[in-house]
Amino acid sequence: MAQINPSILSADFARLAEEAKAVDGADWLHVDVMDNHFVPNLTLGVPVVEALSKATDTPLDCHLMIEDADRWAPQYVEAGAGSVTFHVEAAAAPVRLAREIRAKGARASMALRPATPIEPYEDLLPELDMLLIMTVEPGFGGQAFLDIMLPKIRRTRELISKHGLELWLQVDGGVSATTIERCAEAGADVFVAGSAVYGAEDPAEAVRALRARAEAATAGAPWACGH
Ligand SMILES: O=C(CO)[C@H](O)[C@H](O)COP(=O)(O)O
Ligand SMILES: [Fe+2]
Repeated sequence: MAQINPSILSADFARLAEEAKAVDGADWLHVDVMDNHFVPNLTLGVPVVEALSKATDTPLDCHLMIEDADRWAPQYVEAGAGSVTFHVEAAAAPVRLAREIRAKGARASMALRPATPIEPYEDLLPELDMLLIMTVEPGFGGQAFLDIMLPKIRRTRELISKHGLELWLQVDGGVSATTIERCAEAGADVFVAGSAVYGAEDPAEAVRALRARAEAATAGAPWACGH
């Protein structure tokens, strides 16, 4: 089943608890953590994640766009995140970090910037619960979807199938009603959407519509009936 994770980067930061409730029915709430070093933007950190996890029943999918991921990622598990994604470009010891995240009780996920290939990380895939392929350069919401990432999504899905893994494949950046089908056909099964959800008049309805499109695009695909 396709999962839709609204990104609160496009929500009103002064009303985060209400904005979380506005997407009731979403699978996860995607929380973009930016440190103004790994990306040229600054958003929120551990205390806000902790407050948000108490304010909503929707599990938090924390996307850490921060340097020194090895040091900080475990703190997001302690703050209540159900899934923690670190960037491989920012982790000194990704295997150790993934194991630590899992040991602390969250799903471990690793992200790749658009210019980072998947192939060097094939052997790491069993250590992960999710792989995130960025479909924009990380740092900002509302950017145009990078079509050139579709072959990487396809190749990653092939690797997941080849190894018989349960790994979820997430895409993030520019996912909308006009791009979600291409992502789904290429093999993604978890979709982050910021502006396409929070920019809609009815965010909960936008989540349902995106999910229906993704499911229609992958009906019958062997990997699409998992979760
Ligand atoms: O990680 C991100 C940016 O770095 C965001 O999750 C992403 O951009 C979501 O926003 P939109 O759907 O509007 O592109
Ligand atoms: Fe994100």
